[in-house]
Amino acid sequence: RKALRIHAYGNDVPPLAQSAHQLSEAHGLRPYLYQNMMTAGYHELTRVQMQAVPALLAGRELLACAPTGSGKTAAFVVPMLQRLGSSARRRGGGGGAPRGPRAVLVAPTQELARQTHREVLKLAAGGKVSVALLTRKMVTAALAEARGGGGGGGGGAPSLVKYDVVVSTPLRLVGLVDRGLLPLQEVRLLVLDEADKLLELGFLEQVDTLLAACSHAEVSRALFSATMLPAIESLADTVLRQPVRVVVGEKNAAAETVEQSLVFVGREDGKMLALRQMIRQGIQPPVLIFVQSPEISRCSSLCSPRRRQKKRGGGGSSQLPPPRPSARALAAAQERAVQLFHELVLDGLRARGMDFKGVKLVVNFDFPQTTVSYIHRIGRTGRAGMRGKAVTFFTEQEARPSLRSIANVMKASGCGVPDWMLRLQPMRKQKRKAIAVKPRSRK
Ligand SMILES: Nc1ncnc2c1ncn2[C@@H]1O[C@H](COP(=O)(O)OP(=O)(O)OP(=O)(O)O)[C@@H](O)[C@H]1O
Repeated sequence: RKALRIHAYGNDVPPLAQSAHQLSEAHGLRPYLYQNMMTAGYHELTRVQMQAVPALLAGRELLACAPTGSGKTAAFVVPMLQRLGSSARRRGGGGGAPRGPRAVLVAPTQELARQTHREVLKLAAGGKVSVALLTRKMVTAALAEARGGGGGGGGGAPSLVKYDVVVSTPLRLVGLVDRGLLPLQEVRLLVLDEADKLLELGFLEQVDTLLAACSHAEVSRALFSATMLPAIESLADTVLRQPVRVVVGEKNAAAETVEQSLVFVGREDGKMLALRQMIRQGIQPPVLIFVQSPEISRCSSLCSPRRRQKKRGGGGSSQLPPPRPSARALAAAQERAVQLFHELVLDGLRARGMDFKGVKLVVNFDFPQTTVSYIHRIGRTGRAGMRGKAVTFFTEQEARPSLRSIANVMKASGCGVPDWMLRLQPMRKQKRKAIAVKPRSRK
């Protein structure tokens, strides 16, 4: 553990398993699961998996904090599938009618729930575990079914209670639980992914309902995130029974595989110039760009920098200076770069946990307002051991509240930052005003 910088706390922490093979030897991994791990390329386990999987297999409660892109999803999916085993028993094999799911995976956004569902399906292939992603359509169908008087053996909507695993956002689950349509008393594993977000005010009440509804004496709860602030950690402590706590590397740190840099852009309009400059110098798609809010107009103004460039030239391409061959070549290259540019303009919450494949560069077009949001945003690159880059633009005004703390995150992960940034006086945080969609100079 020391060599791998895996910090584990708690009583009788189970020993590490470093590979799928070792896991199989020590825990008799089900053949289909072992096979699926091999197919997925999970021969070696990631550091969080090494400790979290044995802990969850032992039925322990767990609080795990590990960097973005470090395989936390499989860290709970693998032990969950192993623990569930064959569901043949439940489907008329002598266990009686199903009485609701035996595992529930909760994520803060529907996008993330969908991604987690895909990971479960991938690792569950060939097994007999049934998995449902709770969609709006399913909820509507369950409500209609309930109105039509369909009674499941366990009292819930029959179409839902048959699943072994349910993946969902909290609100959808609670909607069904509150109406008695999805009983959770059979749940043996409840996972809160992005737990610090789920324990924040906006979600807390719903999560509380779910914790209470998973009332089986043998239920174990597992909380995963790349960030865990002390207040949230204390809250987690009040929920979990003698948990194993796992921290991989430094707590609340950026992934070491991301090369981070800050770019001062002067004023708001400097951002587009800086972005264009980056494209001109050559970028490797796909690229993710983060803005402060998901306003469509702000996104679309970012999506066609070339068009805006023409407009600034006076309206039409004829008014642009005549291109010299090198300029034309540059323009063509720039056009190609723009076409190749896979823009996904996101706000922080929707990006949390998303595993966009092969993102080489993250641009924080608008400065993140907290270090937590910074860590999650830049964590969309440098995943699964790959390397990535993150460039953060800042103006004097918007960076002031969190520049020092973000500079500290950068320093902690070995990136160079000027000393003056680390010496900035801490400021009382103020809610930043909405950023104007159009720079003032172009009204
Ligand atoms: N043992 C493994 N070996 C190789 N790749 C793995 C392994 N486990 C997971 N991965 C891959 O690592 C990538 C990141 O995994 P995952 O999305 O679970 O990260 P995460 O830790 O949940 O990140 P975040 O904190 O951003 O949510 C995925 O593409 C996944 O397929």
